[in-house]
Amino acid sequence: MHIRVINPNTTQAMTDTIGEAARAVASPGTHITACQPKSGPVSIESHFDEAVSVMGVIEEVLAGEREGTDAYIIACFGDPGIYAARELTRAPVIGIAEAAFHMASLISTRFSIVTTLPRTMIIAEHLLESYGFSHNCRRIRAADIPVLDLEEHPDRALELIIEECLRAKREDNIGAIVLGCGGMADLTPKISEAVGLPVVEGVTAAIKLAEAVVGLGLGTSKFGDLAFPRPKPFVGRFESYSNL
Ligand SMILES: NC(=O)NC1=NC(=O)NC1=O
Repeated sequence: MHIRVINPNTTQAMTDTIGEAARAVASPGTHITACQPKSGPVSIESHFDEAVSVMGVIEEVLAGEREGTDAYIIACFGDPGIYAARELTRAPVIGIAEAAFHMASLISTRFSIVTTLPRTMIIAEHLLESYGFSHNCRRIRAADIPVLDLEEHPDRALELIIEECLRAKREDNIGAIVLGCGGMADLTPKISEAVGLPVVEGVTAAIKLAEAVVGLGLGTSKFGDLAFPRPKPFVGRFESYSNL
């Protein structure tokens, strides 16, 4: 099986972190390709960053289709472009937020999310609502760290994330923590040991869910709204999307 793990931002160090975490849990026989767009934001921390990153996600899915891919992971906690990506392939496309919510709901009745900057909390809130997990999440918290601090100041970032996770454990009456950033993919063991709660991380959850979906012979339904887009002309910079 070939899984294409897409880091929607353009920071190679984070793509490497994500790819390493994915390979650590992949089953024998699962080949992981970790990739990122050629253009776009170095980190995704706002609605604007996310909107721009979607074009890169689409490019990476189209590249995956040309190369042959059994499943795609969108490795940013906003799951940017997930429905557009699903329209472009018969393979499953799994976002790390959706994967983490499902996984956490299987092991706890209530979880809290610890993400990066406070301004990204609304993005997680919107996803909880759209995926139907609002009831399962007690609180969305932020460690108040820029995304790239996870690569550039990892020790301080880890310290702040653990502090916020400990506050969640004390105050939120939860059974699990969900890590709210693809860049946290390598931190699960350290956080779990420090906090003493099950820690669910979206990249690794998505890899195992992708293996399960493909293993069952399932993929993105092409009936209804996730059918391939109707062929039509695109003009200007998107002309290459004409009659896909
Ligand atoms: N909430 C987040 O930190 N989202 C993210 N921004 C990125 O660049 N990658 C993420 O996972």
